[in-house]
Amino acid sequence: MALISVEGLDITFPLYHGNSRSLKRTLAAAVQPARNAPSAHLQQDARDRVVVQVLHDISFRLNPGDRLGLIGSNGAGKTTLLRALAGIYEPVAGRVRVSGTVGALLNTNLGMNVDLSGRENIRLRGLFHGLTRTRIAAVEQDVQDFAELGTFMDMPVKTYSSGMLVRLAFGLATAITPQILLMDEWFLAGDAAFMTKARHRLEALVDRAEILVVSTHQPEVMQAWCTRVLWLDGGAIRMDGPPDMVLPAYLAR
Ligand SMILES: Nc1ncnc2c1ncn2[C@@H]1O[C@H](COP(=O)(O)OP(=O)(O)OP(=O)(O)O)[C@@H](O)[C@H]1O
Repeated sequence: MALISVEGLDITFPLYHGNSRSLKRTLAAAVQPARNAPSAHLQQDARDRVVVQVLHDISFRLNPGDRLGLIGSNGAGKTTLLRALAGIYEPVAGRVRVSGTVGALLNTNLGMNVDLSGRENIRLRGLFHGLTRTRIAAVEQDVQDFAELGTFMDMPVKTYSSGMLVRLAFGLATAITPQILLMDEWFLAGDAAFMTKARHRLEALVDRAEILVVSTHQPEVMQAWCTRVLWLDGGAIRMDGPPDMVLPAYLAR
């Protein structure tokens, strides 16, 4: 059974070694958020490094059927939280427990080897997921039909245009249904023709996944897809509840 449990999660990034006050002041000014764009906080850690605190004391639990939307201003910590759930970032404090197969639609290159062809990347991903030969062949055909790459399917990915890369990455990421789907809003943007085609595929995937965590600035996506919304503000939880409660408060801020 899929499960996500986050308890007291803190994430910080070291910025530099040393203790120069003026450098610290300069950095503080540089990372100070503009008005209405709350962001990370500078601190000094036990090893005297200046660190930027991006997430602080985040706790929540998700069970099968839960569809969580992350909302918040630029720099609030949404992408960082998704990356922590995907295991890309380790907690500095607290605990992240994720059980179930995870599909992360976070950026196009994630897990893609640019020296291999599109077809080889698909096969590798299939093997990584433990799929049978027959299943891998079906995924290959599915992605090929969706991405419409023609002969580029057998060319190294590094020769692709950015649009081709998006189509391959999106097709591949949505071909294998995970129990837990993590999605950054980047995947909800794209040219109109691509999005019409992509949206159906994405919605079918969202329906099949047991748990969804999606970050977006689009309230209508939250309304349509989510059962719960976590409003992040300056790296902390400002509000956690059903979309009907959190979205109006967020939009009226
Ligand atoms: N590796 C890093 N080193 C230092 N600071 C970082 C690092 N990654 C993120 N940050 C900072 O952490 C804060 C949160 O970033 P994050 O990308 O999680 O925000 P977000 O809510 O996804 O923003 P957006 O809506 O603009 O995508 C920002 O202030 C960002 O500059």
